[in-house]
Amino acid sequence: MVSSPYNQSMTSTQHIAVLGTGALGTLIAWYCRSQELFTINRNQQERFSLLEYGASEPTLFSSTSWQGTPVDWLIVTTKAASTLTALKGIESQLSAVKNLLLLQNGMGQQAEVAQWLETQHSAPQLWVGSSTEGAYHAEEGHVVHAGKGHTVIGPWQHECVEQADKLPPSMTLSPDIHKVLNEKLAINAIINPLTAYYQCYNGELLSNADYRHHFDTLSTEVDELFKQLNWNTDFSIPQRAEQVALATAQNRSSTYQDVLHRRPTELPYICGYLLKQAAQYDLSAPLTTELFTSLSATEATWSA
Ligand SMILES: NC(=O)C1=CN([C@@H]2O[C@H](COP(=O)(O)OP(=O)(O)OC[C@H]3O[C@@H](n4cnc5c(N)ncnc54)[C@H](OP(=O)(O)O)[C@@H]3O)[C@@H](O)[C@H]2O)C=CC1
Ligand SMILES: CC(C)(CO)C(=O)C(=O)O
Repeated sequence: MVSSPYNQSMTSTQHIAVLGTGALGTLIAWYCRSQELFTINRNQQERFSLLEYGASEPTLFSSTSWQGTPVDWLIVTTKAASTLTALKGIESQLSAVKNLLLLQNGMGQQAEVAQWLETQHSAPQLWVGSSTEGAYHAEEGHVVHAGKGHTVIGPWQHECVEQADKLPPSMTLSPDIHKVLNEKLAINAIINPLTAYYQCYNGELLSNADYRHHFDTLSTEVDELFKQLNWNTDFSIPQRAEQVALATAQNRSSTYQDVLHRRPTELPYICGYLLKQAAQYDLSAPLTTELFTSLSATEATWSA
């Protein structure tokens, strides 16, 4: 039974800290700006600038660098691979956190954090979430809220409760967050490696005949893997992947953007995670393996 976030009055101000104020973190901080807002970042940034969805001028807002005062929510918006390192950086202050929310793409980091929290004396309640919001850093320095989406969250381990009045602003409670994360993983496991491999926009996966062939093969492979793993989705994976590629046709996927900027991708937490799950049950996913191996080799040359 989840207790803490629902016991407060609806009018009370929440104390919220955001760890990792990149594109998504800045957007989440902006949503939380009317609460008691704290941020944690490596350069002590306390002033932020966000171009609201549809606006022509960026909005400025500020936060206070978190020093360990009690917070209702600590929201982690680093990339998946940085999660544990970032949390270990504030380990001595974790006892001041009531609810810890991991809001990232990818899978695997949540279980790593859950395991690590077991070693802590006073661990917060772990929450996980998934967002369809779109935000990016503009060259001018501000963050652009480029696509309006939804952010759903749920407790990692405990049963969900109906009443959800004290979640952070802009977030809603999912009755089955694990399913939501799996569903997001399925789509990311198709669009992200292929767009990074072909260095193409999402929509080109459908419009280019060669890419389309691989798109169909990978969609079928991921769909079959999910069925073999008994991971249910509320939709047909190939159909939804096509819908998402169409709806985001003009976008570069986050993985393709990482490749363009030679930043570590989140593929270990997408394809890598899927392959680890498959290996546990002796299942194969040849195209996923091929793409992951090839893209990991490319990544390795950047740091060489
Ligand atoms: N951007 C979007 O529209 C969406 C993103 N997501 C997911 O959200 C997550 C974040 O993405 P995004 O915001 O785009 O990524 P960014 O790279 O813009 O932001 C990540 C931030 O984490 C910070 N960080 C990394 N390590 C640490 C650390 N040890 N301590 C403190 N801060 C740290 C980085 O700081 P520094 O600059 O110092 O390295 C950076 O500001 C990803 O999992 C992404 O897939 C999900 C939906 C939408
Ligand atoms: C859904 C998709 C593929 C949209 O680009 C995405 O989540 C990403 O780029 O990481």
